[in-house]
Amino acid sequence: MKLKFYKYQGAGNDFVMIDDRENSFPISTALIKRLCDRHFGIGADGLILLQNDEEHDFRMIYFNSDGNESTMCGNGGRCIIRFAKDLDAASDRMTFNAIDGLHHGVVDDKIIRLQMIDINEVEDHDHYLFMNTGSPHHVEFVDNLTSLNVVEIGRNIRNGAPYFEQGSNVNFVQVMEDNSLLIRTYERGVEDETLACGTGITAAAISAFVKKKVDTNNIQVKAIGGDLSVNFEENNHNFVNVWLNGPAEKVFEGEIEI
Ligand SMILES: N[C@H](CCC[C@H](N)C(=O)O)C(=O)O
Repeated sequence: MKLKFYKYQGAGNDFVMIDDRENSFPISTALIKRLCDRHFGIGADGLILLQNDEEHDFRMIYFNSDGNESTMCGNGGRCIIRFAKDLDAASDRMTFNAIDGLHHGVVDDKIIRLQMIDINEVEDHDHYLFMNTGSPHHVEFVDNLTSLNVVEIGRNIRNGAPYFEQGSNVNFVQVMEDNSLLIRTYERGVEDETLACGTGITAAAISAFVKKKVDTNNIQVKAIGGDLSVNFEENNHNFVNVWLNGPAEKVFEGEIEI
């Protein structure tokens, strides 16, 4: 059976995108893992289904490259906004359902803007913060980001206390003089460092604001794969109107035997 697929990337976080409005994609962990495999398949950090939705423009279903369905993907959310527009399945402004609820999306020329969920619980521990921005995120501030062994240290944190099997994504963040952030992320379900992680970038921006390391609510964040920005409104550590903004584009499309 031939499967039509599209390949998109948002700041280097890359995804196999499937137009599944017919609801015919044969979901299986083994198939999704193979399609995401960078040697035996198409290669991606995850796979995303665009499905019909009764009330909104579409529904997003996200799977990590380990083949398992997972929680919200911020860069994947920005890629599906671009994908929906390219498919003429939505206009420049759209709403869609995802595992963490309703999202607004905006195509603003080359910049794709995704509204994230509200964040009302930020755990501020001694040497890290933890919050859920649609996916769980552990955030640490460091001053040696480029030389850090993100995979080894990130993997240990992801698997250790208090996360264990369910795990968490692990973000290392450095604050720059110009109030911008540098970030590197070990991603749960990819079980490796990715070139950008949208929900992680959101968590990093909010963490920097909570720790008063920046004095703005419109924060530039530089990931290895590209530059994004996060803006939000805050009152009493409740963060609303949270937007993740950055590039997202199609790389290629094709067919693959499954
Ligand atoms: N790996 C994450 C989901 C994807 C997050 C990332 N790709 C993003 O852009 O937010 C998890 O299982 O929690």
